[in-house]
Amino acid sequence: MATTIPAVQLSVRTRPVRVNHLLDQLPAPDGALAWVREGDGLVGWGELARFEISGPDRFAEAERWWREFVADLDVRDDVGLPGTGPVAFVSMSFADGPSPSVLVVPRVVVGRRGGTCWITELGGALEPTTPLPVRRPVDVRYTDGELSVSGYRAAVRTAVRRMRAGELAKIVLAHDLVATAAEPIDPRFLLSGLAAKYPSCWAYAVDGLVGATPELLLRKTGATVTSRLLAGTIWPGSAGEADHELAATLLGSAKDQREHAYAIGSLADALRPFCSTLSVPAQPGVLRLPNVSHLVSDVSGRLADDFSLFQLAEAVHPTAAVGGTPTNVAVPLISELEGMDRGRYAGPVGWIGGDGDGEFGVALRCAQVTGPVARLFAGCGVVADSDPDREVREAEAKLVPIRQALEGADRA
Ligand SMILES: C=C(O[C@@H]1C=C(C(=O)O)C=C[C@H]1O)C(=O)O
Repeated sequence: MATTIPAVQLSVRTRPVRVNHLLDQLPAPDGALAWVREGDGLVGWGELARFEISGPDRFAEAERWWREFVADLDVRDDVGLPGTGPVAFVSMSFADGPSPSVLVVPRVVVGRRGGTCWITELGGALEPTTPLPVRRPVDVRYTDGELSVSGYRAAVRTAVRRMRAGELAKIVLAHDLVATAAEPIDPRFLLSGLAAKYPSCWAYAVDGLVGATPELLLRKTGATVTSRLLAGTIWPGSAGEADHELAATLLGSAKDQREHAYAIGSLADALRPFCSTLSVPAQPGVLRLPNVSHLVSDVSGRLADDFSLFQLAEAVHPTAAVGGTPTNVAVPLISELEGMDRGRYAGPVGWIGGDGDGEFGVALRCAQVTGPVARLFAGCGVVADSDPDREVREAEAKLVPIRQALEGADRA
């Protein structure tokens, strides 16, 4: 466990400001923090405090650290909206293993919600600095990650065999791909590209994990909890359909409906004990993105008590959208068959406020950026009748957004 908390009582001041584009506020590539969708959300920079934790108790430990941190702040909030006041950006590891989860409390947060914009300064105002220009990655080259495409195909094949033998019903397997540029990669370039092309996704950056996810694990606003779950995927050209036929083909696919049913079942079962009411759609809809379309269910509930976002996240993570069914069989099998560390890919990512409300997405369609190297991830739900070649192509389709963001495709 690593933690830094300043000893004196910290001031936190939120006041209204005028800003145009949130992502344009980030002054430097290093330490860029973001959670932005359709122009709304939060960006942050200047690290004030950080907490790193790993292992099975990471959610409870993170919760305890954050509660202690906010207990002793001197807060003046002149705006009073979700995301004003103190905020930590959060990125949790997928697995219970040694990979760290991280909470970062920035010195400055700029937010927007509807027509209202604000700035929160923590620990006093930062000295203004000249913003560094956003740099496009130069000369990006790809190499295999820890699990190559052929290794991935073999892992899917093994999983299918084990499902046919009755060991489990669904597993989500992923692989990685390494992109290396000639110079350090600027996360702001990836964020602006992703946000422009995928406005309905949550574009995020926390401690070098950068992506745009279409999937919301949990949003807690007071006693209301909501979630957007995705499972079941089709992509243009996948089965020779015309574009307008994709949605109907996906809705009519028994395999995708089964994948979705496992995932929604796992989410609803995990949330129900915390809720006085829980509304789950009887049938999924279709979420259309430029690269893929997904079966989607928007779930909402009313919390029965004052449960925290970390407590809820611990209960629902990993849903069978990124883990499998049953979870206790699928999760160990993921690490056995992938043979790689997912790090924070497919873990909860987002923000939490001083009152414990906040939003966690599922960290998908992302890259872990370290200097000039980015490790990209994509995965697919596998069931007993999955075709390994098709899952390889599906993962390829899911890598398109982050690859294009790195390459600056479609950009001047
Ligand atoms: C695992 C990923 O995506 C998940 C798997 C999906 C599927 O198998 O159909 C769909 C959306 C996500 O829940 C990924 O993008 O890496």
